[in-house]
Amino acid sequence: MSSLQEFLNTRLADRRAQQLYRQHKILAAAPGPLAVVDGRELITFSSNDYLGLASHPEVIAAQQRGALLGAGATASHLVNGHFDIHQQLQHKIAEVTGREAALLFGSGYMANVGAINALVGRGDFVVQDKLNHASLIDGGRISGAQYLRFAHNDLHGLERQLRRAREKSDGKILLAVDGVYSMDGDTAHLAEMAALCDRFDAWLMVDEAHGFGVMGSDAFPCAGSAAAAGLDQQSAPIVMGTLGKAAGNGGAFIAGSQALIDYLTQFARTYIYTTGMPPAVAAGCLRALELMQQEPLRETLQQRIAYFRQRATALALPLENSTSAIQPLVLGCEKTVLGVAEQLQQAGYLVGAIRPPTVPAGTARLRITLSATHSQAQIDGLLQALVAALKSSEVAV
Ligand SMILES: Cc1ncc(COP(=O)(O)O)c(C=O)c1O
Repeated sequence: MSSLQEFLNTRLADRRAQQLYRQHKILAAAPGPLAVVDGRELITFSSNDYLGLASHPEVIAAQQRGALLGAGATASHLVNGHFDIHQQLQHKIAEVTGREAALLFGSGYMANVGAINALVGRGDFVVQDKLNHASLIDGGRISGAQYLRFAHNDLHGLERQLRRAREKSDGKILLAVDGVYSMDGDTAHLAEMAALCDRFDAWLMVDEAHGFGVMGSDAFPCAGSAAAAGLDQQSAPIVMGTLGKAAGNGGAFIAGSQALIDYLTQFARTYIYTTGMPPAVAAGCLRALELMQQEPLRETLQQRIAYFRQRATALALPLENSTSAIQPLVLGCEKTVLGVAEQLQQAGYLVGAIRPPTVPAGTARLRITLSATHSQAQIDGLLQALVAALKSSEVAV
């Protein structure tokens, strides 16, 4: 039997050898779209601050005023940590998402794990897309429900799994999917999925981490991908959204019927047994959501996405089928991805180098994310640097 130290050293050495070792990039500040790393200002294309709200002066001012309520919540929401500002934020989220009510969580990870575990357990089924975010996967695994997966966005595969689950049980079936896939940027086929849920009497849960604030319907333009697909509370009854991405802050929520929110308040362990969201964060988020509802932020983001895709296509870069703010370039080899990201950093651009196990083996990629704060000139600069880095790494474009 190896000692703890031997075990740790072996696993860490393996990670390094496979080019999969993860390291922090230490930021001194990030006034979007910049990030200060090692005393150098870089233009970041790796943040999820899609609307630039993380450094919006009005959000920061609201958060500073919110800190006067208390730097921390001082207890869990159900004990002594639920302030009026949390109530206001929950009402605002319900309004933005077009749902009856909403409940705040410490993070999207906690919201997904807590909601899935409160809703299904032993004897039930949870059905998931293979490319779902780790928090949905972990939530499903921990729940004890039978876990069925289908190939990414494969509606036939999903139908087979739903039929299989329904044939085995007349109990609960939860279908959980990312609305927008975090590493691919494409969207789930939500309208068809909702129809299948209807047919097999399953419940649809949509993770709006990357859809909330960015897309929606005419009536609810910031609500996310489910609204964009025409789904209302009846057809997409469980919506999870994060406040750490387009809202530029931290925390998350589940939105849905009043009964769902009442139920999760009673049964979601990751809501009950943890300290409440700091009131200052709630105050910052509230202002961010008010700003999010106003144009031209979303419109500018859509223009930047379209511009990036048009320019990248002209340069014959291998784009994926994504119209969201996430624009990956799948290069395959971990070492190449690391090398290109490093060259981009030297040229002044920060881009995520995403490798397994975050993405499937053989699909290492650069994850380029766009923001309303990017200028067209910054996008041009990135693409120029990218073409040069790919050429010097002998990647054919
Ligand atoms: C699709 C998806 N779901 C959930 C999460 C977790 O959200 P949070 O960062 O708030 O924990 C993330 C990102 O981190 C994500 O990309």
